[in-house]
Amino acid sequence: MMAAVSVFPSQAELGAALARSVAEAAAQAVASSGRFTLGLSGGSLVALLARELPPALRAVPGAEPSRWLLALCDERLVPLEDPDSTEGAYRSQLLSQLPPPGPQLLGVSLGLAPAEAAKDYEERLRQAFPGSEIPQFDLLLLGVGPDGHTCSLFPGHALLQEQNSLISPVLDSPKPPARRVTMTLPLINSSRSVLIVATGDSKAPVIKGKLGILDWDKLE
Ligand SMILES: O=C1O[C@H](COP(=O)(O)O)[C@@H](O)[C@H](O)[C@H]1O
Repeated sequence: MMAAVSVFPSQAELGAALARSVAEAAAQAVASSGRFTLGLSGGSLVALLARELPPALRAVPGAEPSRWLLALCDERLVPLEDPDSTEGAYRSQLLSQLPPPGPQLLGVSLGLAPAEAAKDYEERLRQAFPGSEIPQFDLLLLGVGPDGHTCSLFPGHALLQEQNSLISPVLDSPKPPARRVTMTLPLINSSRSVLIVATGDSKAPVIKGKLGILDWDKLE
């Protein structure tokens, strides 16, 4: 697997480059397979995409959001109207800006206990990728918390060892809300590509530590 790191002088520049990469990946996937499958994280990524993606979609021919299948890399088990709901945030901030019919969004069923919600979400994800043993997303957009968590996989948590489930319940997220569901590493690692997005000073130490970067300023 190839990995590359890009550092941007500002959040605006990072956002524009990220949106352009997503739109180009979409155009390529739609041209080759007729659809684009994209996994979305929540948190600060929502506002970034809501600001930058609509103009990028207008600039890239063939990106066709109506051919997108969106899924959530993790979700907090709160009502859609709650400010912590990732699906609610994407619906109100991003999807509301896209012309109908817009992308299909596979969200987590609310009103179920976490274990049932995870099982149900995994089943619906598998159905959306018929014929694949493990769903293979074209692209996952992963955020990172200052503690190094991504999706709802927290450093040192037993879920990092999960080998069987593609989606797992979380009952003890150290970052509220505690009850969530999350993609696990087997699903994340099956994706065709992953973009890990981190902005802000609070995340610099964990990113530098994980990448083993000694001279941050020389990073291209
Ligand atoms: O709780 C979560 O946190 C991470 C990071 O969020 P950010 O606001 O620091 O960008 C996010 O990627 C994840 O989806 C979310 O549930």
